[in-house]
Amino acid sequence: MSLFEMAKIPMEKASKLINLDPNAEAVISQPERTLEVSIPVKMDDGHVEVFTGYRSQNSTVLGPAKGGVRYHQNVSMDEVKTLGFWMTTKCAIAGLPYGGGKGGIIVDPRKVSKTELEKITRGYIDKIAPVIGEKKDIPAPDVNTNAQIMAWMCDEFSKINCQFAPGFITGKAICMGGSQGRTSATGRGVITATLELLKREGIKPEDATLAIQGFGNVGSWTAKCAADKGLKIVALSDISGGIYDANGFDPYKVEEYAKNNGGVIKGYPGATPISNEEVLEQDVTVLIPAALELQITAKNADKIKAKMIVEAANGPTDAEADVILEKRGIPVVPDVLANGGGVTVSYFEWVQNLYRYFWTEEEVIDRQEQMMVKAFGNVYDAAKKYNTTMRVGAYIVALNALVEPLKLRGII
Ligand SMILES: NC(=O)c1ccc[n+]([C@@H]2O[C@H](COP(=O)([O-])OP(=O)(O)OC[C@H]3O[C@@H](n4cnc5c(N)ncnc54)[C@H](O)[C@@H]3O)[C@@H](O)[C@H]2O)c1
Ligand SMILES: N[C@@H](CCC(=O)O)C(=O)O
Repeated sequence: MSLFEMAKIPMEKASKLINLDPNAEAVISQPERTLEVSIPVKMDDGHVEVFTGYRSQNSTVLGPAKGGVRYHQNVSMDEVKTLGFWMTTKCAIAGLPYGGGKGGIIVDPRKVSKTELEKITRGYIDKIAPVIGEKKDIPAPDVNTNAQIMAWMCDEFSKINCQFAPGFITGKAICMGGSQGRTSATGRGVITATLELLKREGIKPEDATLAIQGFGNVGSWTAKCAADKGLKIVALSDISGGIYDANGFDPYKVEEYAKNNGGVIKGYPGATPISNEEVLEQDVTVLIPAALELQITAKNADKIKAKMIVEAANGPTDAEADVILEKRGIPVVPDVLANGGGVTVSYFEWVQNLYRYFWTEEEVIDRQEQMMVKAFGNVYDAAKKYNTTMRVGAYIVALNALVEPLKLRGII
């Protein structure tokens, strides 16, 4: 089964529970537009390498397509289509005036120089320029992309259009028109969702322990926001492996260590080294996968000892594992809800760009929290009402938001 087919399973379950018009399901089941591009780049040694890039515009029913761009050696059209589908669902749940989309380039950024990375980035924007724009499709960061890459994209797109249009892309540095609180937004939202779940499960934050897989933008900010709220993090990991400390980590210190250690947390002083698998199997209150998709599968779902899971990454749990976790009564806050803080503050950035009027960090944090608490409540209540999981509850909320505009537009 492709990732895209697997991703649609909870939507199909939700669709049955609410007796969704089959025409709506048929429309939502396919991306509106997909694009594959070739990006020829003159490498530092003079030879030309042709990179493959994608953009999938899953839906523009609720507004322009919106979603990040991933740089990774395993990027594929299937993955980009799936991530775009999750963006449509995520934006609908968060109540944003956006559809969903996603992009990606097949490249391992660690294996190219900075000059080559800039050329690949500019080449990608040159190729997808006709289909993106602040009212068409708005890219943002994802795995292995950051504010520097957004700045190159912004600069290239501005040159192509002979005008500075910062609202065409989000996740920019503040000096490029970015928003206060965007870098930390996804992690902050993950912790808001975690606290909402702990509250409903009757667990005090000071009694909770956390294991977090991944220490990039999302994982490190999740850890820092957790520590700021008094939650104890006992296990962390990144691509180099895992670390454990029963007394809890100070993620600010771990981050400082990683900066001086080639960007990885391996070897953190005083911590017990553990494997990535062991991080997922820790006996903790909350497990937070914040790396890549398909980390919790039929192979390890039975070994999960966490009382609950909050998905910071997109698609970390596969369909078989989902069934196992449901049977075991382990609540899962799904990705399309838990990591919606990132795109929510991207939306704030876009609004600020369109108005050229900027908000304080407090305003951003306050508004993000209000929207996340509301979205969490909607999903939780839908799951309770239909006696289903929060993942299916999330799709019920999203489908309910999408069906009316589909009818009014005359699409169904
Ligand atoms: N950046 C955003 O705004 C944003 C928002 C919502 C969701 N997400 C999702 O969150 C996830 C992480 O994104 P990010 O922006 O933090 O990416 P990133 O590139 O900043 O970090 C990825 C992290 O995962 C680690 N990693 C990779 N493979 C691993 C493995 N097998 N085991 C443990 N760690 C591993 C890397 O070492 C790195 O620490 C992705 O699923 C992404 O789609 C990102
Ligand atoms: N890539 C992020 C952020 C998208 C955005 O800000 O548009 C996500 O998966 O949600």
